[in-house]
Amino acid sequence: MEVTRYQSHAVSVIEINHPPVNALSSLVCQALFKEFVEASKDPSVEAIVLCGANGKFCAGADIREFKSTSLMKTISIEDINGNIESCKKPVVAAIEGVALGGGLELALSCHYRVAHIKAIVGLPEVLIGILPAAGGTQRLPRLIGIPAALDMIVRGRHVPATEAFQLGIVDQVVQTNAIDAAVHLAREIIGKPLDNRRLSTLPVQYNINIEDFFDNALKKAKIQFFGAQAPLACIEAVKASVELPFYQGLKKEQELIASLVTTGQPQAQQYAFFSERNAGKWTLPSGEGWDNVSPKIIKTTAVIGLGTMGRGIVTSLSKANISVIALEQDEKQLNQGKKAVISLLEKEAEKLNKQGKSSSFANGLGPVHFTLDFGEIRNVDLVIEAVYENMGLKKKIFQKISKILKPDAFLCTNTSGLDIDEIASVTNRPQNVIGMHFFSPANIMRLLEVVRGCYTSPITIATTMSLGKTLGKVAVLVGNCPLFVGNRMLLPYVEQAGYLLEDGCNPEDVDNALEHFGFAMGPFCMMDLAGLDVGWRSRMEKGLTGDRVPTGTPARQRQGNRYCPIADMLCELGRFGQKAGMGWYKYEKLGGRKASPDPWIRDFLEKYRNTHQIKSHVINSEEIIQRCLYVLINAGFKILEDGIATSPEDIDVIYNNGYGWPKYRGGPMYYAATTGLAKVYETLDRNYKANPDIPSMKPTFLLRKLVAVGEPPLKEWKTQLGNLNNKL
Ligand SMILES: C/C=C(\C)C(=O)SCCNC(=O)CCNC(=O)[C@H](O)C(C)(C)COP(=O)(O)OP(=O)(O)OC[C@H]1O[C@@H](n2cnc3c(N)ncnc32)[C@H](O)[C@@H]1OP(=O)(O)O
Repeated sequence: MEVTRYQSHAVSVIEINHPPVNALSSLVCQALFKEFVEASKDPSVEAIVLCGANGKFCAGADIREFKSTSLMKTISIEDINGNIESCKKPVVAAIEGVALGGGLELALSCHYRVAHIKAIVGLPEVLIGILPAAGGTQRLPRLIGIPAALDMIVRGRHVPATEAFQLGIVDQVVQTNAIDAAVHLAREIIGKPLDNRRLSTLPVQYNINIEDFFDNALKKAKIQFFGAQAPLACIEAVKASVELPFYQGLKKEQELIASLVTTGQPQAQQYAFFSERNAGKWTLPSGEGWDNVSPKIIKTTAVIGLGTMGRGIVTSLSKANISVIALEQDEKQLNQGKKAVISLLEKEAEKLNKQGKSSSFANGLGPVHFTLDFGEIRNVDLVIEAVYENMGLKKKIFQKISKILKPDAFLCTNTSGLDIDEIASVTNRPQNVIGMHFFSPANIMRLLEVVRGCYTSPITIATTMSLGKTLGKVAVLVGNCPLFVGNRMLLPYVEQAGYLLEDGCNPEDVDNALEHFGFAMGPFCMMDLAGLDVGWRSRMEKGLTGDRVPTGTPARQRQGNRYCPIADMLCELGRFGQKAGMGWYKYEKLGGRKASPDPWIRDFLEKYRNTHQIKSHVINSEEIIQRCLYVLINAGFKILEDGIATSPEDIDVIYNNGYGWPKYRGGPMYYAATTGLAKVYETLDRNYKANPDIPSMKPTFLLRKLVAVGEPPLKEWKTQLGNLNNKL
């Protein structure tokens, strides 16, 4: 039964029961409508309470039912809402757990709202590419005013119960059972007038210049959510709440949502939503997986190395209230690390404070302990090594700690691309060794690549995947290969960016094109931020630059393939990026963040092209995007072929959450599917034939096969590989 109804004296309690989150599917909507009508007609019923089963009110419309062209379900939610609001008997919403999207819209149509202290409310539709189109954009501004409503709707913010009370969204917050409290309130208000409780009948109150206010909001949103259409539609819809009578406002909601659907963005964002949820459902070829391997509970941890990554990881563990011992090799680095962690935790506490939440680390370090003594980590459940990328150093540490730690402790490395098996091989428990590749800043970035080596046991995978979730990360299981998934795909992308400079672009041309596409940052800005020396060191280790390059090697060639040495040349001049005040751009000061195009670079590139007799040509944005993205996508197909990622969806989750890919484009593999695989294949093939010295342009076997079999949907791509390979 999707909806059940029982009576407590004169109060009828209607409960939505549709696990896991009581989403409003068409069946739920039908049942809810029917039960509500019956209760409102039943003469023995004098008030009604609406609630959700299993401690959750309702997470909104059932997204699984959204079809690309139709959003009929949302209309029926507003039908229910209209019925509830106009009911002559008082209706109280009892909000436990979540009241999100259509769930909050349902609650807004009730005459009163009672929330449990741990409940959250919100209208997060914008995050899945749409707008609250079940009356939310019209009722919320009438309840809490325009600025607060717009902020919630445009950002899709989850609002905790205490803040919801301050804003006036809920009438009561209770520490005990919200349903009991709602029934109690319902009894008290029987027979009292309800006119001013029907939000659709209230005027939107404001004392601001509405035109200016919405113009500014639009301007800001166009910058902040560059390229995304839903935030703009949300603003238009809220504006309609001021300009139009309620029912016309509802019509506007429907028009706006219908026009959003034609952009393709909602489909991409909803694909991203479900891909994220599926990433947690890892399964090994053996059949062992998320649903049959129990993780070990991790209570105590240690982090080795307090550089940028280590500090972020310590902060992340501490935020999740997991005890952590932070270890460094000398007093100076320990103190610097400690200072940095304190500052990060203070910022986190401040953020939580603003959300009305308290933290265990508000007045200090919470569960963190700093030490130089390896002996102190003896009893921890799990260690994360976060020293710099050097195989020798990592092996030394793993050898040492595997002797110290208790036998069942897990050993994780935060390497961004080194061989997990080689690291595991020096320990006395390779089955407990795994990669936990965090992204910088580790306390903020949501992505975690969990890297399985050939020895890693299912229980180690289950434990680290579960720890990732506890830390609030989107954990994706990947296989072990140089650079894993995200960075491996990034390599040909960055390489292409270098070739584009040789062929006639300036850094800002490439960055602008890719930022216009929707990336948070173009490749040259990204390199300046990360530090050009990081890649330089790695290329030196690989013998691509520096003393180990054999004499007589042409400047623009390595092992017969094209090579762009410009980044190395900048490093030799100390142009390491932001920290040096100059890199691909110039900055206002050392460590400055404001990048401006540097005439020196233009001049340098011109001389470089002359020296190497390169004929430059005008390169437009489309060519930049295709050249950079198609090699990245091609690498994604190779990763699927090699069995390093389980699915194209996992690759997209990685790019959406760790590499600034615009979510409204779904991810690189989704983008390839929507662009048309034949187009991607043909462009790569043509470019590769013209540049046989760029192997990353050679279309992969899987891409070619998918085109040959008529471009099946993304979900079926892996089946084309059969059992070719699987490193997971
Ligand atoms: C017009 C449009 C209207 C009127 C709408 O209402 S659109 C929907 C608006 N609501 C949302 O966007 C909420 C989306 N859900 C979430 O933010 C979260 O899932 C949650 C906060 C509700 C719960 O988070 P968490 O506890 O971390 O759990 P999961 O995210 O893993 O979700 C558990 C499973 O529930 C499925 N789910 C969640 N919300 C919906 C939904 N609205 N419709 C359908 N299914 C939903 C989610 O996919 C997970 O499913 P499984 O992976 O377990 O199969």
